[in-house]
Amino acid sequence: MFVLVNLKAYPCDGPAVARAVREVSEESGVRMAVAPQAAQLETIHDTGAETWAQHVSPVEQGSHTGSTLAEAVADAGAVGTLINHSERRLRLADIDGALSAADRADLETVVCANNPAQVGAAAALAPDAVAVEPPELIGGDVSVSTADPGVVKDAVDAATAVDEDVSVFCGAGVSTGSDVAAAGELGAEGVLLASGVAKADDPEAVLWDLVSEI
Ligand SMILES: O=C(CO)COP(=O)(O)O
Repeated sequence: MFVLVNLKAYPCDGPAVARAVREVSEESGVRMAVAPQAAQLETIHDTGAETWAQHVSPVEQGSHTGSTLAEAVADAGAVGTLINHSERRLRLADIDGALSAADRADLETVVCANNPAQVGAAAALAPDAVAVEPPELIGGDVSVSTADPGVVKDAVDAATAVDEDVSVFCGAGVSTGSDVAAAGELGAEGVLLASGVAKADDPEAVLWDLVSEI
């Protein structure tokens, strides 16, 4: 199971969360990573935590002001990137372009999708993983693996039907160890979460709970 903590644009102490992620990951043996704001990638990488980008632009080096260049993200220490997050949607051609950019920079890729049909379409572009995140459950208190287990199962089926090598993650409302365990039972190989950690009074305690049933 892979636990990927997306800090979005929350006003949290990113380096403190990253240090806790590194410690919990090292001590539990569970793979965990942090996806901070692009401007914080190097700072987060310096904590020793596995570091991911929240987005890369579908561009090559050149005249692209305001872009998030995959090579720059990798130079800052990221080893992977989200693409097409629900809060950073891309057109199909741009998802494909962002995947090419990530490949060029040797970044692992997770393409996000709203539902199983989009998961199937995303899997056809051959990312390393797809993540199903129903937008209506994002930021809520009830985990996708509890509120809508069928969507996770259907996402696994949809991805497998297209490409068995594409892993399936799920996210939205995940905040406890039993949410993570339920996701695993449904066939997910990773979870994406944000508010459960970024808005917690004690992020480290939440991180320990997240890995408690793996
Ligand atoms: O969008 C998400 C992770 O990328 C999920 O967010 P929440 O964990 O806040 O529901």
